[in-house]
Amino acid sequence: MLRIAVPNKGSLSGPAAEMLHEAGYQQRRESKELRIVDPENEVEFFYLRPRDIAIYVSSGRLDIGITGRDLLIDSGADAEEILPLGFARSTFRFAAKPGTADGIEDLKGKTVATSYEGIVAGHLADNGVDASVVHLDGAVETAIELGVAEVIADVVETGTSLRNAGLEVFGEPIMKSEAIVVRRTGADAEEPKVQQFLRRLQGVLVARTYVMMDYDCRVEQLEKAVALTPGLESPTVSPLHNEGWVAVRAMVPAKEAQRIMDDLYEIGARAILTTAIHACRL
Ligand SMILES: Nc1ncnc2c1ncn2[C@@H]1O[C@H](COP(=O)(O)OP(=O)(O)OP(=O)(O)O)[C@@H](O)[C@H]1O
Ligand SMILES: O=P(O)(O)OC[C@H]1O[C@H](OP(=O)(O)OP(=O)(O)O)[C@H](O)[C@@H]1O
Ligand SMILES: [Mg+2]
Repeated sequence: MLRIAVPNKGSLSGPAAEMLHEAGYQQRRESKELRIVDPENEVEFFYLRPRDIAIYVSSGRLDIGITGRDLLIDSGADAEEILPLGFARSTFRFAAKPGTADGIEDLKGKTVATSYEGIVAGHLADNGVDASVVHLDGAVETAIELGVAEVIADVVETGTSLRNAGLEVFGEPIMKSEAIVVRRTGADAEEPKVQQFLRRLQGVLVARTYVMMDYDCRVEQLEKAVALTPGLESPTVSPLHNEGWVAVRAMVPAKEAQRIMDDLYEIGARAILTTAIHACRL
């Protein structure tokens, strides 16, 4: 039975459970449940703090886990990213009152408050900057107002929390994060159960980002049309009963579907339809 760690709380937990549900796995009914078994899929899910997930996985007690890239790096655990999941995207940045600092070199001798001490200490060391790091559990934006630090390093998504605290980001982004699947570093990449789990999640990602497009076009226009809709491998082209016409079917990125439909119409394609993909194995 595959043993999988899933975030029990916070920004990652809702979208992770939703993705697993879309991939056909049973999920807990109640937020207090700590583990559930999905016998049909031969999987056991453990609901753990997102911060702890890479540590459990690196110990080898759990096969894989869903966590944030920033949390994996911060933990320093012996685990590696095997699949990015496209949700809980954020940037990790330095911020301070305007005029405090322009770049990392200005942090020398200053105090930085953060919940991600591992990332910050590593980044300062990589850049040869000698600054103190204070660990706080959360709400780090307030640390400056209350005099605990001159600078913070935190997750920024919309920037609302920083604006509300009168702070501004400075310097280069420290890292970009999103939800990821992790496994123990060097674990067997070909393990069939792990591969099947990853294929299911990849199927959800594809179903979320692509739509199926069907249209009819004249044979003379086929090459132009196919250039607009190359599909993932190659489009399906079938003859129509009306001579000189073909039907084409290809997957296209959902975000570009409307523009592609306009372009296809321009070159004479008709009966252009898009339909949602509910699940997929590439
Ligand atoms: N707006 C956001 N705030 C916090 N974390 C975010 C946000 N958007 C994405 N994330 C990501 O979620 C993960 C943090 O999850 P975690 O559950 O530890 O903190 P949280 O969502 O802030 O919850 P809490 O602070 O309530 O425990 C990180 O990978 C982080 O990059
Ligand atoms: O750029 P924004 O969209 O404002 O999002 C970023 C904020 O969200 C998180 O805080 P959270 O609400 O999780 O509280 P916490 O600081 O106590 O973790 C994070 O620590 C930032 O403060
Ligand atoms: Mg938080």
